[in-house]
Amino acid sequence: MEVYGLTGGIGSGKSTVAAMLEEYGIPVVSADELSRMVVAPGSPGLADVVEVFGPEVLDEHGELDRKKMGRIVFTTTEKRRQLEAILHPRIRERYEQVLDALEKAGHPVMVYEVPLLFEKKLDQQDEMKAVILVTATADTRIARVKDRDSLTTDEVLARMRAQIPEHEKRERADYIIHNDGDVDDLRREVEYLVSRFLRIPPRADLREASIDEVIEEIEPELELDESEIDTLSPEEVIEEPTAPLETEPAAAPGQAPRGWVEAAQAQPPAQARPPVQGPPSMQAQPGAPTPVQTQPTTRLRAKPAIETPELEVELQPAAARGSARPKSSTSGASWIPAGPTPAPGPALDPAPVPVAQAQPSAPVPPAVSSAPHAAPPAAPSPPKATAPEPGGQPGAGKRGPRQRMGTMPQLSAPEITQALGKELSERQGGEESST
Ligand SMILES: CC(C)(COP(=O)(O)OP(=O)(O)OC[C@H]1O[C@@H](n2cnc3c(N)ncnc32)[C@H](O)[C@@H]1O)[C@@H](O)C(=O)NCCC(=O)NCCS
Ligand SMILES: Nc1ncnc2c1ncn2[C@@H]1O[C@H](COP(=O)(O)OP(=O)(O)OP(=O)(O)O)[C@@H](O)[C@H]1O
Repeated sequence: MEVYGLTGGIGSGKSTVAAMLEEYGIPVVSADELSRMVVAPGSPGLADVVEVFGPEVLDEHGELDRKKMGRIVFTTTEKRRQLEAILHPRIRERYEQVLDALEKAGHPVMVYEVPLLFEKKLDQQDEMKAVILVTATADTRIARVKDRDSLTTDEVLARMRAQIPEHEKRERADYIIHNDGDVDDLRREVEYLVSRFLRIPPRADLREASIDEVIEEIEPELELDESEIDTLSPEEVIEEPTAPLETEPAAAPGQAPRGWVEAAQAQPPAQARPPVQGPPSMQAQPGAPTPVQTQPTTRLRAKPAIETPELEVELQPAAARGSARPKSSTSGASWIPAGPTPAPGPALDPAPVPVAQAQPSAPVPPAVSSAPHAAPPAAPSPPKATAPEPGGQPGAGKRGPRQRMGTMPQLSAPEITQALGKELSERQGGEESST
């Protein structure tokens, strides 16, 4: 599986870009979201945090008081290191579980959104195909974060100081998205990234595992460590509400019918230096290696979807998770099909129909229009499936509760991890608390 890193300084717009990428059906896992999961109420991670920082970092509901914690760790480096030492291995473990599940579900590409990608040298661990940087001026980022999180300028600056400088990130990135304009500008940048830099194979080509297969595969990795769980007192264990998986109505009129998949197939990006810059110029820097040449768009037809059986696991509604900040209420991302999908090979029309040939000089390949709000090329997750954002900008701003596609319920990566953890707890006799 190809993993692309997505990073950027605080407030640069990583999550906004991530939400846009998801509209193209690209699974995105967010380290920030995983970091919330590992300190969920009742978790061993939270117990360790309390042991080191004291119960005063909990709020009246027994949840981590993130604002308070932020004030502590972003003013004292030593404290930040202590918190990271507790959380980072757990985030890593979760990430690997989700990555595995995505891989087993047949996804060939995923994006890992990590604010500290360069700080933690993830780019040097030979596990990322390329690193995408979202960048904006410090003034823009400060203004956005103050607006979003009601932090003071000093508090935002303290977080910035805990991160490596922008110019250094630019030197290390493979692809740079400039986000000083408006959301439409950003969307054009993302369209360019998707069509010219990332490789998105047709979804119908994938072999997607059923949820049972995924459970079977990752079950051993999710086995709970009872010794860790026993450190929690009953008062610390707070049951989170659960609700059945929500599904989406069938495709709206005018939408691509299910089974039709259209995607721009691009070459994998070269690990090129200097980094490829996206639009507004829509061109690489002079002297920079040309970005990926887009191949003819291929249209594949799949047989009608097999009826999806009911899921046995119950999921928390996305909106009920997380804590204070709206951004935290979403899963962070990846889409994992929960039910069977059309089988590959014979299920697909064996004769792909080339529909267009990208012109090298064309700013945006035909499968992706450069028009603002154009429908993304990949059928699985069209913009209509995304919760509308304030101002009618799908994918812009904070990531709202995830919408579900058609007859094929899809789970986000963290959702599947949580759901599987819960199911395993129940199978083990319900003695353990959930992770
Ligand atoms: C201190 C905490 C509780 C504050 O929570 P809060 O909800 O206010 O912020 P949130 O987690 O959404 O992070 C917002 C942004 O702050 C920045 N940030 C977060 N943690 C760090 C860190 N350790 N170093 C530098 N910047 C950080 C990132 O840009 C991040 O995108 C939280 O950030 C945390 O647990 N940090 C430690 C875990 C971590 O390193 N997370 C980063 C992803 S690996
Ligand atoms: N081009 C843009 N125009 C206007 N607002 C934007 C733009 N890009 C992002 N924003 C807003 O700026 C804020 C920060 O964006 P976002 O949350 O995507 O950044 P981030 O890099 O994920 O932040 P963090 O590092 O804190 O997690 C959000 O409220 C978002 O809606």
